[in-house]
Amino acid sequence: MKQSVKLIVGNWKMHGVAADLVEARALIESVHDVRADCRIALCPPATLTDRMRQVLAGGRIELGGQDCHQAPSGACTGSVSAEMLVDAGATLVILGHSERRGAFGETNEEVSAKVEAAIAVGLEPIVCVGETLEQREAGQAAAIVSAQVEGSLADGLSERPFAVAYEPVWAIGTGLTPSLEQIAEVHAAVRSAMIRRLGQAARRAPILYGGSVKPDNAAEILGVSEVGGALVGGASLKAEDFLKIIRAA
Ligand SMILES: O=C(CO)COP(=O)(O)O
Repeated sequence: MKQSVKLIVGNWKMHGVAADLVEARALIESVHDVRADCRIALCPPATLTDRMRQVLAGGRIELGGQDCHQAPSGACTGSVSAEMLVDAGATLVILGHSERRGAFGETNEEVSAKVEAAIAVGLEPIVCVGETLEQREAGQAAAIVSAQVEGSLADGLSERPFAVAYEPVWAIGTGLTPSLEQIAEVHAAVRSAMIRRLGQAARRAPILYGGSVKPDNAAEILGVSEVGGALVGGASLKAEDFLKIIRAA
């Protein structure tokens, strides 16, 4: 089954204070005339989630978190639970981003546990995978990414909405992107791994591409087979740029 409705997600990462909500407001005002068959979400830092909920209220832009802890509550200083994200208004959550796998040593097992925690409270997980430049140069991109998919997805996903995001580590924030053929090849491998892990139910989940998606490359990337949307970092911080990417969908 072909995924027709694209999902365009903005990951603000550790950018944004209350004053930056003006960008979210600008985006809301301009998305009214964008064709309806595309989903749009913004994932601000946790401190802005509740305030962004108020800004987005009643509109078509969905709200997500950037991570959650795998435990429902407890002695976990500095962490945010899945339930807390829901409480603040989120309906989605990015999990296993390479910046967390890298800087915080998150393993596939931990990501899978976070996925379970997220779906337990009704959050839609966006599970990130991606190879390093070294792994790509060694010809291991598809194998690495497939193993991450199989290790990070959780059983419960076969009955829940979710997405996988393919983000080559070397393409994040660098202005570099894989060729369209390389994107198609890895997305096909991701789809196969999803089906191996979860069965045919995994056919309906979109596979997003992320890593230096910009207004000038979004249309061609979103046109690649099995690219069901985009996970956008830097270009989601400016309403004008993010809107251009949304229009490309
Ligand atoms: O990591 C990303 C989104 O999660 C991609 O970031 P950039 O779009 O800034 O490369």
